[in-house]
Amino acid sequence: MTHKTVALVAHDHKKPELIQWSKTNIHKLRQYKLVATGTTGGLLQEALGLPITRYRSGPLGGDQQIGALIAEGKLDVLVFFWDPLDPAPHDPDVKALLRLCSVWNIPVACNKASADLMFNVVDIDAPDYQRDIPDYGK
Ligand SMILES: O=C(CO)COP(=O)(O)O
Repeated sequence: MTHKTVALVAHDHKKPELIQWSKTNIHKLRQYKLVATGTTGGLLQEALGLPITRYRSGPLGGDQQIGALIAEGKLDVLVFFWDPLDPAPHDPDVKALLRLCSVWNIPVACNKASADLMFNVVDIDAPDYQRDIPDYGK
């Protein structure tokens, strides 16, 4: 177990894909502290049997809570299978979360191919892996 924290989030139609991907990558995921939005986290806990810190459901503020982790420097990776075909009532929160990933240079995977690359090509625990943390001077 490292000190690195990975957030896992999926919209409803994408949850089966995230669960399948997480099962396939459980040997990697078990190395990290895992956090998730409410419903995603519950399903993943059941599917993986790993401890997961669960925040509120997305529409009730879960995306914002994960965004707060980013702003506090407490998140290293976001895997967020958002649904491009189904409008969400909390779309502004989704956009805000993705925006903070760009603000703070957080690796974010929005689909399986990106998640595969992120977890199978780069080892975020390797000594030579370094994520630049932007210095905004405040
Ligand atoms: O809506 C979400 C992300 O925007 C995810 O929330 P749930 O995991 O509670 O479904």
